[in-house]
Amino acid sequence: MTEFNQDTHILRNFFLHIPLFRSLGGAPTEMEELIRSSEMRMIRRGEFLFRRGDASDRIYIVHSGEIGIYQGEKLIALQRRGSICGEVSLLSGSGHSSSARAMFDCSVIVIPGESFVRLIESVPSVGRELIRILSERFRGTLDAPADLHPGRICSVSYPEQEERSGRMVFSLALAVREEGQRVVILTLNESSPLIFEKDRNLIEQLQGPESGRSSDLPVILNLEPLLVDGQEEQLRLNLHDLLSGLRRTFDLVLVDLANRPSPAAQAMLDDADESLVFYRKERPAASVGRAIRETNVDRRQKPGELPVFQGWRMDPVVNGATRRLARQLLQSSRGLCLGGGGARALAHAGCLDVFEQEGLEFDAVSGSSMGAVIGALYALQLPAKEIRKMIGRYLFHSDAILDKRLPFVSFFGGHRLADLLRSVFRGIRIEDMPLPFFCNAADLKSGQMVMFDSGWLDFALRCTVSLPGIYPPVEWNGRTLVDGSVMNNLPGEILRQNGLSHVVGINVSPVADPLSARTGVNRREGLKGVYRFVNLPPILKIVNRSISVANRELLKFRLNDFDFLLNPDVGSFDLFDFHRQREILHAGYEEANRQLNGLREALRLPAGEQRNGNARGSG
Ligand SMILES: Nc1ncnc2c1ncn2[C@@H]1O[C@@H]2COP(=O)(O)O[C@H]2[C@H]1O
Repeated sequence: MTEFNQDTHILRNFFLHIPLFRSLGGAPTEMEELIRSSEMRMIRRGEFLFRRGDASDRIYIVHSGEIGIYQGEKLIALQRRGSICGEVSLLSGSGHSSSARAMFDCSVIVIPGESFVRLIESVPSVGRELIRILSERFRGTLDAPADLHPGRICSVSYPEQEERSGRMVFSLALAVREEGQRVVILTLNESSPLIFEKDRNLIEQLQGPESGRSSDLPVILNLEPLLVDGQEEQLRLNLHDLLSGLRRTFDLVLVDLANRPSPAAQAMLDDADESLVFYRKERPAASVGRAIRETNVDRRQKPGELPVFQGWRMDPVVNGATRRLARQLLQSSRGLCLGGGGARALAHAGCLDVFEQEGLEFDAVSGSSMGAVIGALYALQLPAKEIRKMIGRYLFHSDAILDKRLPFVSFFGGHRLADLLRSVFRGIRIEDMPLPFFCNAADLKSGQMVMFDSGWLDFALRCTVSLPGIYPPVEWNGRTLVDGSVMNNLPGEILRQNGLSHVVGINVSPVADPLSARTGVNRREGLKGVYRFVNLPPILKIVNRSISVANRELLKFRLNDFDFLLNPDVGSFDLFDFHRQREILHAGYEEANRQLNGLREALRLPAGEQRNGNARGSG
């Protein structure tokens, strides 16, 4: 957690605009005291604000970003701008009832418990508002499940280009409709092309030549003419009711905010579950909500060059990034976790092929060992065919990655593998990848798992593939890192922790192996057997077998991390069967085809939905 200087002006402005402290506008002394005792803090994505059971002497108010409230690994609530957090522990004198963790980079305001309690005692309206908030939360836990999932409200702004904000909102709305959800656009943006008479044909343009049936259009409510000077306060009061009503009818309410501050815009921000701020050049300062950088990735790539993306690419036409963002807003995002297994991990590529044919997209990827290498290619949004080509050409070429050496530390030197990973993934940082990506390693010194979610991709992959005994460990920052599969070969929980609603895993470790594996040389194979003995001596088979058996048993404890698990039939292949690419790929292909209906059901997709000519390329 890093601190930055508090800014009195920002704090005062913020407090005046959140329901809990709004009434302090009429109590200047208490407001000053509150500002004096408050402190603003930044929390990095994934960092814990506090953990369940911790004692507390303070409360937190979310200033920007999103804090996830967790019971164990289950995400039970999201706290957004203006939400109070940690009050149960303070007021009841017990430990925190849940853990709180940053879903994105966040800023929170920390208020010492003593000051907060003093404030409640001296300003009754703050106490009343607190009771209302707590009652609403309590009510939320009592309501029928259907009522627990009302539509969500999302505000969008693009301070650098107001006109573009209208286009963003429109393409997001189209993506939401593609997901089969109901959406309405409210616009306060006078520059929005959606509300210009002269741009009547814009909608057809935006949708592209093939679509454009007017019945497919999202509902657009233009509130801009109501922003008459002097009547904004009245509008603010009415907007709250309007939004509550729309929430019940639509799955998503998208609000295009004008950039000029107005009470109406503020009312929208107060009610929004999520606020997106797009930018191209400068990350908005004192950001209200989640900043998303728009980049242009149309740049032609040279042959063999991997695309490097640095943010969302948003077009009026719905593309992959828009769909992913829409799924995040709808809380229906999907994560894919690819397990390790040496050559067996090729089966992942077969599954990816089927997913692509079926138009099934994932929004984030995690992986271990070779599963992470294939996952990285997917997270870079390479088409399945390209992934297969790269695997065939370099990544799974045993000569290229199995450089023998005197086996003191490990059987293979790992230099060729490191060079290869560097040449393929050079210059790519994990945080710049188009899909969020995670891969793990195990630190032999501390016995803890290390999860890479930022930094150089080739380095993270080099760590995650360093199977003990096969490749040397990587010494880094006082740690000794080996293949993450030693601790968790299918790291799906990290996807849930990062807010992905559905998690699908592909396990390529044999789940059952009735045949006992041979670990020595088969004399009947004669000369061929001797050749294999020299090339793949029993030590490798023993390591291979031990890892497979350990992974099989560890997986039994991990099943709850997944909504759906695919298990390609790869029991008859070993870690080094790189020469059997075709058969292994086929096993993945078969399994994905076999499980399609179940997978669709787990992801709550209509059966065969995207087969009807709506196959999507990666985007
Ligand atoms: N269902 C919920 N909805 C919103 N916030 C919650 C919910 N449950 C717990 N919290 C918050 O999570 C915090 C966990 O620590 P506390 O128990 O101190 O206070 C809790 C509340 O601030």
